[in-house]
Amino acid sequence: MTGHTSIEPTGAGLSLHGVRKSFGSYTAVDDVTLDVLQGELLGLIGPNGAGKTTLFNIVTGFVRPDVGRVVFEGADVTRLKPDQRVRRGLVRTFQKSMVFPELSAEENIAMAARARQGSGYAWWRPAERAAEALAEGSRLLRAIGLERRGALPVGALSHGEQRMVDILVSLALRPRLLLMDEPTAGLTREETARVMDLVRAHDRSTTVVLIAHDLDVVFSLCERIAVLNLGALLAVGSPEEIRANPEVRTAYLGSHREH
Ligand SMILES: Nc1ncnc2c1ncn2[C@@H]1O[C@H](COP(=O)(O)OP(=O)(O)OP(=O)(O)O)[C@@H](O)[C@H]1O
Repeated sequence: MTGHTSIEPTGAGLSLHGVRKSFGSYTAVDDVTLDVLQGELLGLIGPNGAGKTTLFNIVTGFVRPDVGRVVFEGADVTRLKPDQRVRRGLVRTFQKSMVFPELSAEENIAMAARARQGSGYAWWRPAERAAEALAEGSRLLRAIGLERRGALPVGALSHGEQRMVDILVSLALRPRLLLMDEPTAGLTREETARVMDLVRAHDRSTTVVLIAHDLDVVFSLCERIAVLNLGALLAVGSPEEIRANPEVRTAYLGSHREH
């Protein structure tokens, strides 16, 4: 499997076409062409500094590529601002928590649910709107087993619980594409599996791209894996194909011994 595919018509939720980004003389992302299929869970791996986060920033619109195009569900979004992309359902989680620590988990999630309801909802029915948002919060908290912690300020929760609330907030936005940057750092294996099960169960049509340094997590959960090395796409394929790929082995052994 290679990423060299034309834009239309594919089942791609997200397509990157010849994307390149340099910082000064350093090319952080180098001519990346990749299709992420609608509804798939794709792992994005690569040694430190491979360009994973920069690629996410290009997809979300925080970084403008020097060359190339970003196509989201058939529409060229390369020139759209980050907030315009969020409105189309392109959502990312961050390495660092983005929730309001003084508010409860329920309130944080309900705020995200209300943001998603947007102005299309009838403005004269605020109580109904708020009730729906709170119900969504309770449902998500129950699904992850945090319902008894939902009323506490997020700042009072454990690190793992806070990470889970982060993910629930992003799910409440009902993403079409969810970019997850180290979402499970600091979680146990069991918590990680629970979180990723929920992400998949929430909406099977949501496309998910997952960056994780824990390769066991990526290899056990992802349907396909894309490997970046020195900004370039080294390989894309099933976990078995990636595991057997000698170039991938060399890239990891050469620059990142602990993986
Ligand atoms: N705004 C910037 N200005 C200058 N250099 C940058 C900038 N952003 C990223 N880089 C450089 O681009 C390269 C790729 O960084 P990036 O964070 O995308 O890699 P990564 O694969 O996410 O790494 P890690 O796994 O360590 O998070 C690095 O060498 C980094 O120093």
